[in-house]
Amino acid sequence: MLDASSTLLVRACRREQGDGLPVWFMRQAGRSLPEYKRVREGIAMLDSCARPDLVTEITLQPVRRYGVDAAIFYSDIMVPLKAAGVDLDIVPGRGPVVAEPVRDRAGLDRLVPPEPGDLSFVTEAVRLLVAELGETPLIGFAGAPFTLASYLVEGGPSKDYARTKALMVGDPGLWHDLCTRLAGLSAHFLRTQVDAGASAVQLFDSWAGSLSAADYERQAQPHSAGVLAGVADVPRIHFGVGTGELLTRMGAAGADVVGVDWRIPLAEASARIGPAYAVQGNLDPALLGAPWPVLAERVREVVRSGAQAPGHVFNLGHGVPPDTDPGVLGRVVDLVHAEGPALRAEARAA
Ligand SMILES: Cc1c2[nH]c(c1CCC(=O)O)Cc1[nH]c(c(CCC(=O)O)c1C)Cc1[nH]c(c(CCC(=O)O)c1C)Cc1[nH]c(c(C)c1CCC(=O)O)C2
Repeated sequence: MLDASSTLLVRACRREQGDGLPVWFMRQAGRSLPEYKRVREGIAMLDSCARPDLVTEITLQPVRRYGVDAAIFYSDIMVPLKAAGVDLDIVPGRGPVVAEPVRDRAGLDRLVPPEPGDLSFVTEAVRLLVAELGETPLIGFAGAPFTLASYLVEGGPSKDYARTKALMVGDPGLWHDLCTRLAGLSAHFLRTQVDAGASAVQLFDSWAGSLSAADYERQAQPHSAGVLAGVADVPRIHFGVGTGELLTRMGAAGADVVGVDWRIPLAEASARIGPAYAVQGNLDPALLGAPWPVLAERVREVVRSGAQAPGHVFNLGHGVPPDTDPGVLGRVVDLVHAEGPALRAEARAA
């Protein structure tokens, strides 16, 4: 059985890593890998998530290929909503699409509360995975209530979240009840993964950066805090895109590690949130197509900046783009492993 506390990932999350630097990538499993496309051929995304054999294989693919320091469970933030009875599909190239958007009390009542056993396929997949992973820790994850609500209310991906925000400010009672229900589903999803052997968790509030700090604090943070409180026994990473003005509040929601996108240097992010938190990030994914010497220098910059924080998990600032050359990600991992410790030591001494 893996002693998670001794892994580089968990030590970095706990701000006890020294000069070692763990690296993994959000969306490391998926369409950038030919072996993923082969396994997924003819199988719908959400169907693949319900098959423990496929989940295990797909989660392991990037670990085998890149030698990353963590696996992330292959699933989706929408999986617990499907288990709660929401009619939804994940449309390739588009994202989650909900057949009947939730915009009133009747819509909320269609969401069935979680029940023991309704995520048994998750338990089975995590158990299989942890056995196969050996020394590599597994990160479990869930979507935060605001981000989940945005898909339910809009009915799909959105640019401005106008309907979501209108409901949030126009019917705070319904918003509160909806987010409470979603928090329960996400907490159950996370708890299921941790109970089956996940060593850490990441809460994705991908679209929280669309909110003002005041609205985030009133209408989103308390619900995310409820989710994170349910898994306080493992390190908790809390991530969103465009959250520069929210980083302190995302930490205070109950995170150990605050995920940072590419818009703010990690040293600056760490200065904002203070010494009680590690940071994760934050290479701009769009730079993965740049010539290698230029990209390598950007990787080194991220490592040096992260060394100013009390803990650093190397990652991208958001997910791996589907057209990424896997060979490039492999070179990034090798560079972080080969040069990371010396770069960190140098940066910390300066
Ligand atoms: C917002 C969000 C979703 N899902 C997720 C988020 C939060 C992360 C983020 O901010 O990007 C989380 C997620 N989705 C997936 C994972 C698996 C683990 C990993 O990161 O490797 C994780 C952690 C698999 C997936 N989730 C999805 C895929 C692609 C499915 C396919 O192969 O067609 C994968 C591998 C589909 C999905 N699911 C969702 C979107 C926006 C999409 C992309 C749609 C598209 O562009 O085709 C909702």
